Amino acid sequence: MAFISPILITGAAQRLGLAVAIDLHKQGHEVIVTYRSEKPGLDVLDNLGVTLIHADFDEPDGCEKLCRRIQSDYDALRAVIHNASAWEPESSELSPSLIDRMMNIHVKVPYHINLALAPQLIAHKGKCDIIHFTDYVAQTGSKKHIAYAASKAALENMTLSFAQQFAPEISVNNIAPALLMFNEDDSEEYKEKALKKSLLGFCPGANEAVKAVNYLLDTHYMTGQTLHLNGGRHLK
Ligand SMILES: NC(=O)C1=CN([C@@H]2O[C@H](COP(=O)(O)OP(=O)(O)OC[C@H]3O[C@@H](n4cnc5c(N)ncnc54)[C@H](OP(=O)(O)O)[C@@H]3O)[C@@H](O)[C@H]2O)C=CC1
Ligand SMILES: Nc1nc2c(c(=O)[nH]1)N=C([C@H](O)[C@@H](O)CO)CN2
Repeated sequence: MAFISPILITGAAQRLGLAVAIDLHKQGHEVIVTYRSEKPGLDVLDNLGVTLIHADFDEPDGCEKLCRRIQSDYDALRAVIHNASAWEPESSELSPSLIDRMMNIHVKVPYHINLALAPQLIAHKGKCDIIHFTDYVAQTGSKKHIAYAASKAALENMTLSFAQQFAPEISVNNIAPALLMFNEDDSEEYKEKALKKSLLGFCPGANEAVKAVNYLLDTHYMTGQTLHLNGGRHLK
């Protein structure tokens, strides 16, 4: 079944975003993916016919250029999924730019995209969604990822504000994962320690994020809410 308006996913050249983009395409959605650096997943998306737009949100005008491109090329959008993210710990140098980079990618970029593209979402004239990928640590903090956690908490708060601002036309919700996918450089010691943090004790993979996105795109009675994908970590 072909859908009318495309779905925009930021930072979807790999991992969770890539899995979501492929699934939505397979369902018949037109999908627009932003990417920063070249990844093998881009070839997969290109072969499927997914629209690929380069966007480096660390560039001063990266977000504005993306918004202008979408505004000029698309009359309507079915959904915007804010997936792009950088998971960076505080380092011994205590780089002052870390907090700026975290707030930029996790707060300023979603903020500006939501305000700029709300007219396209409303023009869809049907069920339309904004989905923010936040994180379990938005509620708990993280002693090793202070700036990251603070920026994800701000993103969760923006969900509440945008849900109020855009209702009833646009639904705005969070997906708050804890461990869904390991990174390639994760040691066995790290993996063992990370798995023990949740009640369910395993690393489920990207499909949990795919299912959560599909639920939010499908429900007609949820906004300003958070889907927690944490294996019971909050009860450990
Ligand atoms: N994976 C997990 O277990 C968990 C994930 N989450 C959240 O889920 C979402 C997806 O996670 P995951 O797939 O692991 O994400 P990744 O760490 O793979 O990041 C997704 C993409 O974001 C892009 N990105 C980062 N910074 C910028 C920037 N300044 N401009 C443009 N693009 C940028 C990266 O591009 P590049 O490759 O060029 O750097 C990357 O491809 C994220 O929001 C994450 O915080 C939360 C908790 C757990
Ligand atoms: N942008 C990213 N954010 C996060 C990642 C990641 O790989 N990229 N990974 C995690 C961890 O899985 C963490 O949840 C394990 O406790 C968190 N955020």
